[in-house]
Amino acid sequence: MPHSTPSLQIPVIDISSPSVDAARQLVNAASEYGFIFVRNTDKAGIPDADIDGMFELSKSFFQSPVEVKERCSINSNEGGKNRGWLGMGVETLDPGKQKRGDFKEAFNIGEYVDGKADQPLPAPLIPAETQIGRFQEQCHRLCNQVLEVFAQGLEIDSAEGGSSWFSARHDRTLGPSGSILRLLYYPSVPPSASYDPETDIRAGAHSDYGSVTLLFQRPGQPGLEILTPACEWAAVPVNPHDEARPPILVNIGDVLSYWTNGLLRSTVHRVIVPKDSQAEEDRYSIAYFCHPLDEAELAAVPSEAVKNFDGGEKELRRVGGGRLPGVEGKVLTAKEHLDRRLGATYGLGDAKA
Ligand SMILES: O=C(O)CCC(=O)C(=O)O
Ligand SMILES: [Fe+2]
Repeated sequence: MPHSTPSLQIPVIDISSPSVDAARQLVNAASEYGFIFVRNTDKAGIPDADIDGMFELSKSFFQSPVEVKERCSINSNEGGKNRGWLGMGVETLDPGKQKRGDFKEAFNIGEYVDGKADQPLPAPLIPAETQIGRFQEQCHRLCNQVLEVFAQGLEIDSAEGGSSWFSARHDRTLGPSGSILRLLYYPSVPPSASYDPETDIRAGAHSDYGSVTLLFQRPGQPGLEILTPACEWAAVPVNPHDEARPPILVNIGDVLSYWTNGLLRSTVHRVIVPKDSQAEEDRYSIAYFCHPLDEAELAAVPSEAVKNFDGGEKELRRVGGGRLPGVEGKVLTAKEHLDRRLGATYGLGDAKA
């Protein structure tokens, strides 16, 4: 059983004026940790007021009566699979280890169609439909900026698309994708609660399924941990250098790992209940799981660095490999991959990103 270490030095990288240096730093950090902070700037970032606004909405939704939330339950499937509200314990991210589901609630919002939500929204979120759609777009734009810098760092052949190789496969004007904006709420765990710290967890160990994930956390609400290459759990800080404008956390998902033969690591992470008095605090977070277009193929990118990398076998086996089992030579599409992964972590249906 890996034990916890206090904290980790995840690099903070400025991608607002992309340079060879920034691109290399990004690739190096993604191959070492699978997690990176990007500086939140006007050119490559999201205004703090918009992030704060989303957290306020999230709070008003999760604090509303259960009947309000249930109307948009993920199990009603009214919004299509993988969308809507998940109550406490509905998702089990590490089914092999957990006796009970995750101690959290979540609300999954799929891609908008023609500027409108493509699923029923609960009453507290209806007046904010435009605001949520705008935030989704801001997240997607930032992910594409990050992906362009990755393409530069991997020196993807310019005849094959160069720095646009990834972003062209995330161009929302060309078709649908499985991208999900997810609001998360981890209720406080008072000392008297029937909570067993040995087996209960806020989010079980898992890796994300998409290409990259943006993760927004709140000051004073820690709990996220990553599994280091030395197989130790290490805490991820919320604001590593206590900056007035905190950087945005980006983590590599399974798709980017497939595409790079495991050079970029899709790192296992989890959310624990802090052992001290912070256990009695609620925790809110917001994730944007960025996925490629449904039809994008998950074959290795045309990059010498990827071709020459041979350490990824183990990593690829862990995330399930990039080919359909038993179908020799058939490359998975992003949708086939997502459909395969959805449901594996759920007792009740498809619900993660
Ligand atoms: O809440 C967090 O900090 C992380 C959530 C997460 O890893 C997930 O939902 O995939
Ligand atoms: Fe995650």
